[in-house]
Amino acid sequence: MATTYATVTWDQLHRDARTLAETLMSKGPFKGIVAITRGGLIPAAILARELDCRLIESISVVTYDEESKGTPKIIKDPQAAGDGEGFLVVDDLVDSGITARVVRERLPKALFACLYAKPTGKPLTDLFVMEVPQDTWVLFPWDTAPLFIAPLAKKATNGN
Ligand SMILES: O=P(O)(O)OC[C@H]1O[C@H](OP(=O)(O)OP(=O)(O)O)[C@H](O)[C@@H]1O
Ligand SMILES: Nc1nc2[nH]cnc2c(=O)[nH]1
Ligand SMILES: [Mg+2]
Repeated sequence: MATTYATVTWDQLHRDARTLAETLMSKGPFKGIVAITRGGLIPAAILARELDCRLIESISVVTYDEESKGTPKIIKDPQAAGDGEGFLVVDDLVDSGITARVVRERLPKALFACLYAKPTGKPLTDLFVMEVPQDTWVLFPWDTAPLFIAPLAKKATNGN
């Protein structure tokens, strides 16, 4: 497990997705977008809006499962994307690169883009917005919720 956390807010995620969209403008137009569920769904929706792309497919890869002993498995095939030619594949991040490798094998002609990349996974993506250290766990907005924290003065009064 990672030792530090990087919290990404909705605003930051939206900004980063728009930055990615600007780069992608010169790489398209795309026949469609393949979102890697579930983390790629929201980035894919933002990119689809910016790039005016209405054909959205999805692929679902399960990378950890006790019965299959960790062998990655495609549990939903992106049938409409063929071999990926003319398609953009979108995920939220690449970490070990295992998910990206499986998706690339299935869609060898697609362009692969994600928002964040850790060093090990970086070679598996064609484009990313920001690099994150390998030992950092990215907390996406859908992973978190705002919490109450006591004021400093109150903590001091309590001797905490
Ligand atoms: O490079 P990797 O080591 O494969 O890790 C990256 C993948 O892990 C996360 O998905 P996860 O499988 O946790 O599922 P989710 O998208 O449904 O949350 C993330 O959304 C990427 O798809
Ligand atoms: N939320 C989240 N999921 C991951 N899956 C693989 N690496 C990560 C990460 O850093 N954050
Ligand atoms: Mg995922």
